[in-house]
Amino acid sequence: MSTGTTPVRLLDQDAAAELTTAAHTLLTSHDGDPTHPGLLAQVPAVAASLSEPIRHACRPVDTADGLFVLRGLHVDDEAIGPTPGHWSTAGHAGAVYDVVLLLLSTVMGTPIAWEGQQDGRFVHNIVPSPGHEVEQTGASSSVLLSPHTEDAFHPGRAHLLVLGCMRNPDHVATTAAGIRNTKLSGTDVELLSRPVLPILPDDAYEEAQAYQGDPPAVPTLWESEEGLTLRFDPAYTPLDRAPDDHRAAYARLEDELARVSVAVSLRPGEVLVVDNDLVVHGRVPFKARYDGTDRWLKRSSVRTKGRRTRPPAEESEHGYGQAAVEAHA
Ligand SMILES: O=C(O)CCC(=O)C(=O)O
Ligand SMILES: [Fe+2]
Repeated sequence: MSTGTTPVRLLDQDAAAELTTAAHTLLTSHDGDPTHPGLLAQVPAVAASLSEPIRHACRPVDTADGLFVLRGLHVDDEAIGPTPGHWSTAGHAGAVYDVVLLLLSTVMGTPIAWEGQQDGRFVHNIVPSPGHEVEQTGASSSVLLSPHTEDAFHPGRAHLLVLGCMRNPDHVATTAAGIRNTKLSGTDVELLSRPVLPILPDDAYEEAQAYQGDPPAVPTLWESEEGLTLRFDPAYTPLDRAPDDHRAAYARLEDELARVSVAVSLRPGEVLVVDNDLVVHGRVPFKARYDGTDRWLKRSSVRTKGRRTRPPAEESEHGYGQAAVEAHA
């Protein structure tokens, strides 16, 4: 894994102040509640009024890496209070950054939420939680969170994943590997483009895991009009059901993704944006502190219009009974 250069887009002081002021104003008129329906209803208009430098910084990813970091927001470490011990106790903690993320996400596209995840919130809190250390979810810590497409099990998954850093005192890295940086043989691409294996719902979706329908087999790679894309989550893919040649190709893909993987150690105020069709992300293992000073990210998922990066066959998938809710439907 390299810690090479990640494309950085700077928000200057004026842009940062504009965003936080807009977020404060929205919160003040909605009981300080970042999930207030009235606040959500006003987000599109406020996002549409943001200045050109902010809109420019939110333009689509424009390098083969498939990601960028927005830098320039300031996080007041005192004001955000202690890191919550679990997403369900986060309440309004760090609410201003929920709204900043909502605004940025709305400039980029449409934020989505899942009824079955984190109470249907549009901005999730990613914090290490006692008892979840070894899971393959954002709440884990002591294990490597293996590279994955976000919500890979679902045809309605996000096009963009947005991770905003509240604190990260031990410089724990998010990992990111872009499919267009890999080198794979034509035979491997062809093999992995066949729908052979399903991707099952991850441990963040209890309800979906109980779904009774047959899991659909889906392709891992897809040569879209815009270039090669992937849908990949080995931790929830029953690889032992695949023929040997398929398993071997999948292993070579895993090796290539590991080879091109970069480590992005987010600093407070930085926002990592990854294209979920081009890049798989994960996180290195770390030791949780559980003393209120733990690593804390805010996360939003975004759909963008007019993408042709998904196989048309996805449209008939059942999605394990889960539906994404669009913020501004
Ligand atoms: O903790 C991280 O850096 C990434 C966690 C993750 O996979 C996610 O939030 O989707
Ligand atoms: Fe993830």
